[in-house]
Amino acid sequence: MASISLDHVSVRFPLYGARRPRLGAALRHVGGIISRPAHGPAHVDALRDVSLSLENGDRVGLIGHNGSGKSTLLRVIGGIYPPVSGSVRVSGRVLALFDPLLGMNVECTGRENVVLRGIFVGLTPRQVMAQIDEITAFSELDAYMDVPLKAYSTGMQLRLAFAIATAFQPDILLLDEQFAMGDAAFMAKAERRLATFVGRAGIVVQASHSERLLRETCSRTILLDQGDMVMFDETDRVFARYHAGIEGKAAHAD
Ligand SMILES: Nc1ncnc2c1ncn2[C@@H]1O[C@H](COP(=O)(O)OP(=O)(O)OP(=O)(O)O)[C@@H](O)[C@H]1O
Repeated sequence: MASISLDHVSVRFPLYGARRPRLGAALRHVGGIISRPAHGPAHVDALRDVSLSLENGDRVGLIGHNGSGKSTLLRVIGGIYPPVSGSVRVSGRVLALFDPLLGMNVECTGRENVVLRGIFVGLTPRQVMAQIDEITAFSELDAYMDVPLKAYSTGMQLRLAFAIATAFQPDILLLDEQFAMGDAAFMAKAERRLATFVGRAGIVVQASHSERLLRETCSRTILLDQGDMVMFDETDRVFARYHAGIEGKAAHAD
């Protein structure tokens, strides 16, 4: 059974070398709130005191202005960013489809990268070896599997990364809309595989600026604003609030 539980989670990034802002007031809803303590570096609060609980069957969208914390929330759930306070509990095999080339080495061949990246996404060497033919076939890179990755085009690298990352059906699927997957033909094939995953995964959390996509796939949506979870409710209601403008930030999580 898949489950995700965040209890009063905050994420803060130091901003070394940041200068005094000149447009602070004008940019009110873009980006997290920047603090400049008298001692120590400036920092941005990317997530502030977020609590939520997701269970099997949940299909949850994330919306908010640029820099509101959507990618940060996905990365906290995916175990990439540790919170500065609060706790994160995730149960189930997670597939995080962002930073596709993370963990791959351009000096190594495609085949070697299957092993490297496979272990990076949590597979055992035995699982990787059992899947290598399927990964090769899905990526359609047979002739290039023994060539170093630095000789691949970006799209070829993305094909391999996607084929490895999606070699196993996840319990929890985390999607960031910036994930690119190669040329049009491969994109169509990748989207079909993703659609199967979305249908079968226990929990799906998807960040997007596309209202159409979130209305189609997510029954509930989280509205983030400057690191605050402003609202977590049915997708229709959240978009109504988003379009009406974000006034007052009393979060009412489920
Ligand atoms: N590695 C980092 N170092 C410093 N600040 C960061 C880092 N990553 C994100 N931030 C800051 O955290 C805040 C939230 O960023 P995040 O990427 O989560 O926003 P987002 O909602 O996904 O934005 P977008 O819609 O533009 O993709 C922003 O103010 C951003 O500047």
